[in-house]
This record gives sequence, structure tokens and C-alpha cells, in this order.
Amino acid sequence: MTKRSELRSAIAALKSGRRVRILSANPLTVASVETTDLDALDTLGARSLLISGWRATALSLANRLDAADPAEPVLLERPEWLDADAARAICDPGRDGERAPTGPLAPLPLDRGDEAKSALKLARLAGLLPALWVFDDAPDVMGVNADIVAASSAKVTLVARARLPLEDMPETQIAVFRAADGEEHVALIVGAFGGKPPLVRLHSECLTGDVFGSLKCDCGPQLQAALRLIAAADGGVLLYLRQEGRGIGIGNKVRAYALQDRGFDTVDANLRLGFADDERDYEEAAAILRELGISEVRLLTNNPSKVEGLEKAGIEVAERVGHHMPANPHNADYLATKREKSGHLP
Ligand SMILES: Nc1nc2c(ncn2[C@@H]2O[C@H](COP(=O)(O)OP(=O)(O)OP(=O)(O)O)[C@@H](O)[C@H]2O)c(=O)[nH]1
Ligand SMILES: [Zn+2]
Repeated sequence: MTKRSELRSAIAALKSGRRVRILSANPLTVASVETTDLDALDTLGARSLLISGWRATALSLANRLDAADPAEPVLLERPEWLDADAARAICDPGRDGERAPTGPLAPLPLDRGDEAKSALKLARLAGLLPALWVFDDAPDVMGVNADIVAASSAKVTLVARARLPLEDMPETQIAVFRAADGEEHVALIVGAFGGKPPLVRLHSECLTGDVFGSLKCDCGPQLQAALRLIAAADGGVLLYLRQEGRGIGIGNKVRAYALQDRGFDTVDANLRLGFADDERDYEEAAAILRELGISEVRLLTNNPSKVEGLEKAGIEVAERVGHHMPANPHNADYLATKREKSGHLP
């Protein structure tokens, strides 16, 4: 199997409730808490539960750990009562209020930290909660190299490019790029740009805002305004990156929204689910820009970590151009949280 197909097969296996072996000198065999059924647990003998440090913190387990770094995964012993449903209730904060009064949960020493991190990343790429059953090593199970998962991003291949006339932008072209994990990112190339660095927008997918016009965020208006600004600037590029929910996927984003309905802000909702506040990186964005012959950009964003991420990935940001939309009563707190907690520039 090629590296790419290994990665894509592993993502598909986790989604469909099968086990995956994270290959290294000390392999780790895991399956998703969300998709593994009870029969599989009993017949295959799940030994322990792997959760993220953020979720362990939300469960107040951090004080029982030696190193309470939330970026470090946490392995929990599997007590007798921990069946598939009880594990789901522990790992899904949407069920925090309904957990049976069982416990305590005992952390175990984590001897395969890098493999565990790769395993949790794989769950995120599959759009699942960062929570995995750990089994005795099973050499017959399909495997993916731990290093391939850890450094999965960088390469993209062009699938196709065609004309796509848009309203007021008849000269637009669309190009689709496939990434190592199978995601298909889209570039809209507006007008003919040359000379100074083109105006570029990295837009992270937001199904709710982009398609349904949700008022909870500013993504829909930002998308439309970015295209108009690029056209007015005599051309540039909008990358539509499939990083739904700051990289946690649509299912997990709606879980975060459900937590926000209960009073958590956009940052704390992510942490409670077991994710970092922002799980995106911009390696693939940089690779796409390079494929388009662009090495220097003027970047439309309020988010300094986008500028940093793109520069780290080798694209020069000659200028940051602010991209503010008027607030509405539904997204004012969200925008304030991004300024106050996530470092977005006013
Ligand atoms: N997890 C999570 N993701 C969200 C939430 N609201 C919007 N998103 C996602 O956030 C991403 C958009 O990121 P923003 O933070 O709005 O903007 P940004 O792209 O970081 O910064 P700008 O370039 O200044 O717009 C999209 O992937 C949305 O799906 C939320 O409450 N939780
Ligand atoms: Zn949005």
C-alpha cells in the first residue's frame, strides 16, 4: 500500500468501527469509542481507553496525572463496568449530565505517547471524538505508520482545473487539489494577477455559515466579501479549505454548538470535546499556493495564527489585510471570544 492509501484506509476503518494498528517499534491497536460496537469490545477484549489531555482536564482527571499537559494523551484503565455506552458517556460532553455515578477512573502510565498522539489525530481526521479503545496488539489488523499520521499534511495533487464564471467575476477558474488524507481542497483563481503579491484569502469550510447563512459566525459574509475584494484588487486567490469547525469536522462542530447552547464559549466547547481550540494548520494551503506559482501573498485575515502558519509553511506574507464583518446579535459574543481568547486582531 502507498502511504496515502494507508492513511485513507485507516481513516475509513476508524469511521466504520474497525480496529487500526498504529505502526512503530511499539505498535498500538485502537478503535473509535464512537463507532465500535459492544460485540467487538467483548470479543476483541478492549484493555484501556485513550482520551485527549483536554478531555481528561474537563473530567477533572488532570490532578491525578504526573504531567498535566493537555496536549498529552491520557490512558485510562478499563474497569469492569466500562462498556461501550459508558465509555461514550465519558467521552462525549453532550452526555456529561447523564453519567452514572461510577468511578473512579484511573490513569495508567502512557508508554506509547507518540503512537497515542497519532491515533488521536487519526480520530480527528475521521471527524470522530478524540477517544479510542486500546486493544492487545493485533498484528493481523490493518496498519498505518505513526509518522505518516503525524506528518500527514504537506502534499497535494491537482485533480482538475476549469473555468467557473461567477457573478461579477466572469474570469474565475476553479482548481481542485487532493491532500494526503483524501480531503479535496478548492482554489478559486480570480482574474489575472501579476506584479505585486496577489490578495489571498484562506477560507476554512463552514457549512452552516457558507451554505445555510448561519448567524452564529461571520463565515458566510466573509466568504462573499473576500471574493468581491479579490476581484476589486485585480485578482487573487481564495482557497476553500476543508477544515470544517477549525479542523474538527461538522459532527464535532455541531457538538461544540450544542455545548455553546449550554453556555460554553467557542474555545471552551472545543476543549471540553477534547480538542485544541484550533486544530488547523496551513501546510496544505501553502502547498496549493506553490502549485499555483505563488510564493508571496497579501493575506486577508484577522487571525495572526493564519499569518504565522502560512509563513511557517514557506509562503511569505507581504501584508495582512483586515477582514472584519459587522457583528449581529447572534455572533457578537463569538467574535468577542475570538478577540479576547484566540488573539484575533480588532
Ligand atoms: N469548532 C468550532 N468551529 C467554528 C465555530 N464557529 C465557526 N467555526 C469554524 O471556524 C472556521 C472559521 O474560522 P474563524 O475563526 O471564523 O476565522 P479564521 O478563519 O480563523 O480567521 P479570519 O481569517 O480572521 O476569518 C470555520 O472552519 C468554521 O467552521 C465554533 O463555534 N466552533
Ligand atoms: Zn462559520
